[in-house]
Amino acid sequence: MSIRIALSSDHAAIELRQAIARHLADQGFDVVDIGPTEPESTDYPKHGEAAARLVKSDDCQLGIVLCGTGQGIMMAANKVKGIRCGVCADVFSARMIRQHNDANMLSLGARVVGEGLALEIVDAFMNASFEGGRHTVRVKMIDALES
Ligand SMILES: O=C(CO)[C@H](O)[C@H](O)COP(=O)(O)O
Repeated sequence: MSIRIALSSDHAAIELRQAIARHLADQGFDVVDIGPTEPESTDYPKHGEAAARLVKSDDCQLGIVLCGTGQGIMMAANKVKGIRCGVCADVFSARMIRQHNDANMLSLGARVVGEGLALEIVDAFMNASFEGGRHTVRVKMIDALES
């Protein structure tokens, strides 16, 4: 079964989000792009929450969210219990948030990274997997902070 991945953004990142959606679909991922598609100004918390709820509900296994910096939408996504979302502006961090932090969501800043780097970051995130071992207890400690 192919991995289902939730995508959302605010107005600042529509084009980059759509480029990422095409890139992932070309690789055979099942992309759930929940928009928005109109360029009008919109509030990133609701879009971060919507993608995070798809991941939390297991409708999607992973999520990618974007805003201007990637910071605000990441903060919103992380308020949903069970979500571990990191902002990445480099390939190494994108790999490590999967390998060490078992991140289930990635956040990108469309005003920070260009499309070429963003697609490399997405590939690093998608191709990495959690290493377990000593990292398991640490991720459980993060999750315990939610209860
Ligand atoms: O990066 C963001 C949140 O972290 C937003 O995309 C940004 O704040 C939107 O700004 P503006 O309303 O001026 O387009």
